[in-house]
Amino acid sequence: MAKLQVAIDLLKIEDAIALATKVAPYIDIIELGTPLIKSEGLAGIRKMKDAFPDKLVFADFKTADAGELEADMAFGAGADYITILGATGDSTIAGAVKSAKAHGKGVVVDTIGVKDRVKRAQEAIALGAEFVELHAGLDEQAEEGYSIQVLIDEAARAGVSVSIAGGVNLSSIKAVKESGVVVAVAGAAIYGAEDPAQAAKDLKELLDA
Ligand SMILES: O=C([C@H](O)CO)[C@H](O)[C@H](O)COP(=O)(O)O
Repeated sequence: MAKLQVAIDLLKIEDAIALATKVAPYIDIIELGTPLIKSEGLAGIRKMKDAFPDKLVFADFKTADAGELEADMAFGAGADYITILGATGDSTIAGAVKSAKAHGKGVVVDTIGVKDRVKRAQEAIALGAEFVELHAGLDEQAEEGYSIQVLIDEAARAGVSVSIAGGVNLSSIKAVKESGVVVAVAGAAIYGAEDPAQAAKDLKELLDA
């Protein structure tokens, strides 16, 4: 069964923990988004893990270099997952995988900026990533003509463990699930909802249906 990940793109850890408290019953993975990590640093990761020791905590570092060092930092602060950019070199992914193995944690490769996402996903899994995030970031989503369907189609033919991030919501999550993802990532559809707990509950029900 696919997991549900909430991507928290807020800037204060207190707000992020308050949101996570509301949605925790319906969520498997709590993501500290890149802006939140830049705002709150490693201490923010530690606070989130301390608040939710039974949840998987996902640190969206989007690391482009020094893979082993940055993975050591994230895992040392309590993260269960770190993201490494797929657009970077294999050695950065391999370094982070080395750290993940030492800590018993996982590397997720993020395909932002990658031209051939399916090919890079297959390469990243061969390098030891736990899964690959087929991802259209907030800026790409804002571009004219963007549709999550491209990620859904890629997930269906990837043949390796992938998640989808980039506009997962109540309208798209059924197709996201049917594409075979291991994780569906929802950010604005939850933190931007009038009732985040209800939104997370509805998404979880559709994912589990
Ligand atoms: O990873 C993200 C982005 O790069 C900013 O950190 C988002 O959290 C991710 O795209 C999911 O968010 P939504 O598209 O709002 O669901």
